[in-house]
Amino acid sequence: MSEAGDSIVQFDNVGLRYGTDREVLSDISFTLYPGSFYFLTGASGAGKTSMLKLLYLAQRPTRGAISMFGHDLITQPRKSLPNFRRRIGTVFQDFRLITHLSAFDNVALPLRISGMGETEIQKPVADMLEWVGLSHRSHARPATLSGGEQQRVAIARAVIARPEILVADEPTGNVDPEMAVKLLRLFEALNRLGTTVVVATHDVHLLRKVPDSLIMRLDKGKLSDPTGALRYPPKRDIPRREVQP
Ligand SMILES: Nc1ncnc2c1ncn2[C@@H]1O[C@H](COP(=O)(O)OP(=O)(O)OP(=O)(O)O)[C@@H](O)[C@H]1O
Repeated sequence: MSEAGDSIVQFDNVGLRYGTDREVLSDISFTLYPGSFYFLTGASGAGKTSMLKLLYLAQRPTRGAISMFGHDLITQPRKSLPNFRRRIGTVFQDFRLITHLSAFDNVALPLRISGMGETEIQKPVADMLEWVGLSHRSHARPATLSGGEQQRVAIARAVIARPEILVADEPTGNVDPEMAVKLLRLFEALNRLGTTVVVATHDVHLLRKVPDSLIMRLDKGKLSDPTGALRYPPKRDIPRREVQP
């Protein structure tokens, strides 16, 4: 996909409909550049979650083309999608923690899946739990955690393996403003290490907290680009991640 150039994700005239209903996303075209920080905003029902589902490959578009990591996704065989998904960290609105695993084991999961040994896992997971203020809840199962605590475990799990893309749906919806800023700082720290971050939120106050961020706005399934920044690669120096084969 030479037209994707330096992009990490490219949508060309993408449309999405569920079943036979009207399109919930129409004529969506944009390019995400590696190492940038994007907010996806829009009113409830505008299509933010649907757009994120396309980005984390839970949904295929009903029309248009998507390329990711330089590959055309439409022509990829279904069996190759897990390899793409492993490169994407996801924070879901409903957390989706594994109920029979402790907070520690939920956060450790991506590292275990990647084949890291048990001794190597201990410190990064403990550090991450400390960062999100949950060291004391390390052994707790999700059902015994508050909504905000579950959200922090979900975020820790999404970022622990330093994904190339982080996709987060209302990641600060269940925490107080102080913790919301702290979690944003975690995303920014990951972003500075080279991860492309996409955060969907309807909280306009959040946008101002990340000065370098680019804003995409959805309105009834149509994308607008209020700052114009999406049309051009960002100017700041973006750290390069190693590209996986
Ligand atoms: N699985 C589905 N089947 C049918 N329609 C759906 C499905 N998921 C979402 N929709 C519809 O698609 C539209 C966009 O929904 P979506 O959840 O993407 O919006 P959103 O901007 O994330 O909203 P919110 O901020 O409330 O989460 C809505 O009209 C919704 O009813």
